[in-house]
Amino acid sequence: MAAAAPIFRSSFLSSQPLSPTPSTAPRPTSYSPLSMRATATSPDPPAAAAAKTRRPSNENIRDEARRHTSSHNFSAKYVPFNADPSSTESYTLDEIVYRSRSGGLLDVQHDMDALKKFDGEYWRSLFDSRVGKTTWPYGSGVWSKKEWVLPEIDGDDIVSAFEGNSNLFWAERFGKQFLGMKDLWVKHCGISHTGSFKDLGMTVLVSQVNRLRKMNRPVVGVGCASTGDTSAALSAYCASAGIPSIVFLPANRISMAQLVQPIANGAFVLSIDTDFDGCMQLIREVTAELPIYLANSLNSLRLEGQKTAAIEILQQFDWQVPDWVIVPGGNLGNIYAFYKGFQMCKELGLVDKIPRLVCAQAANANPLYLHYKSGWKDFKAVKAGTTFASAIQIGDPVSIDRAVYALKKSNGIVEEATEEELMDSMAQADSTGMFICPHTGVALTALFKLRNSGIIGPNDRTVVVSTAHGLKFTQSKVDYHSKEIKDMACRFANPPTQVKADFGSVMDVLKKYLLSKDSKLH
Ligand SMILES: Cc1ncc(COP(=O)(O)O)c(C=O)c1O
Ligand SMILES: N[C@@H](CCOP(=O)(O)O)C(=O)O
Repeated sequence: MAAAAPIFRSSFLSSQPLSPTPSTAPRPTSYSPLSMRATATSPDPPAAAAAKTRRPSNENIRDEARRHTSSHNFSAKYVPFNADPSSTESYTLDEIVYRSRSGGLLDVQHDMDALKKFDGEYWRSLFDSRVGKTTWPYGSGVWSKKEWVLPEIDGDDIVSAFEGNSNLFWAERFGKQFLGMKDLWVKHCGISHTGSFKDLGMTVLVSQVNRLRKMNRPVVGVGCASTGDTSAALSAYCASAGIPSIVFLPANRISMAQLVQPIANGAFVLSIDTDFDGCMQLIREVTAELPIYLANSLNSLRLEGQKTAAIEILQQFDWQVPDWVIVPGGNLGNIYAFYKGFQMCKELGLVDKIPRLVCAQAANANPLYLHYKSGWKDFKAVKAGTTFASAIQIGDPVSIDRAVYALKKSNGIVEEATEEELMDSMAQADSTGMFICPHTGVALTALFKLRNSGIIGPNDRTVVVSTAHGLKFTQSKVDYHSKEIKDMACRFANPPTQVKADFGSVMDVLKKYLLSKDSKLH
């Protein structure tokens, strides 16, 4: 049992790093989740007065946070991913290491015993108390879970745009009209600082780089290979901290909106005549030779930030667990990040189960799907073909082992979407008021398929993760609505009507339109 009352003395204190009372301490008799919330929002009179006092005008929010830091015993380190329990191999997070001694992936392992000294109610209440504030750094959806992300980093080193806390949208009309579902939700991770979920991981990675540079570690710049979103996030966070960023982009394979982001943010942009997998191979070779820190999700730090989207979903449902979460997959870090976030919440007692995960791939770039269909037999990379879901045009995903692990542990499923299916799904979603990216169209296609086969039931609470903002992919929507895509019917296209500039012509087309919409006018 945790003693939570001291944390809620004032609204400011409720957001502070913990010097927590261990769970063996007696709990006040009046303790209950509701009374805790009441305490947090309606502090006693002196505390309420303190909460209203504005920080001195010569102080910024970092200075203010510095005055309030306190110590705790939480820590994290790198270990080989899915290592044998007898393994003793580990690295501090201040080491520059991306692979285990055997060449395998790494994972950030938290001191779960230290975190378990506090019960689920304690963590739920702490995280809830931080939402919607501007307290540094907890105003970020990522850093509001700092103890579970990078517990040891100093608030001064954090580079944040107050990312996260994205909308969990009730897709009422889409669910009802197209799927017969009433509990369908879209987690809009793309409505974010640089327009994709990558911000969640990049704030963590760039903050750690900031710390390493202050420690005089050999990091001259930060680099990534990208299909457009990682590079946008990397360049924005680096620009914010004044750190050089270098991005390797596959020439002519990313959208104009994505390309202009690192250019505008001052990154060193290399447009390379290869695909993403080729760029990934090159950046791995280059970061092994030069003092450039690797920012792709091969670097397990990124996933610590991305996992907070899963925690946020639970939080937004008031800690009730959805039945399904559907995530589009490319390099396959994110599906594992979701699993890890859900699993930590279960292990630390915030919830009692995890949702079933679905990973959705474009049929033109589907190595995970093929692996799943083969019964997880030998994995084979593929040559990824062109897809409108260009950010997941990846044939040799670096996190394949992480994804397989996450799917096996969550009784997960892998689905795929053809180009026509993903574009139709995107158009249908947009027709109900969303404006999603093609990757989210891939995830929605998976949902259509699993609903049609009855695997997902009409009353199942289902979350589709939307990974990027639709505004980054307007050309695909223009092509679709102009019906300019070869061999695609574009069934839900809504092209503009050309009309002469005279009253009669405008009236004619409007009457025809209104009649088609309302049978009472016939
Ligand atoms: C918009 C978008 N959606 C989905 C993904 C897939 O994420 P992951 O590579 O973690 O599987 C990516 C990047 O790969 C992306 O940029
Ligand atoms: N979609 C990604 C591909 C690289 O993924 P990462 O998570 O390993 O950085 C991108 O936008 O570049």
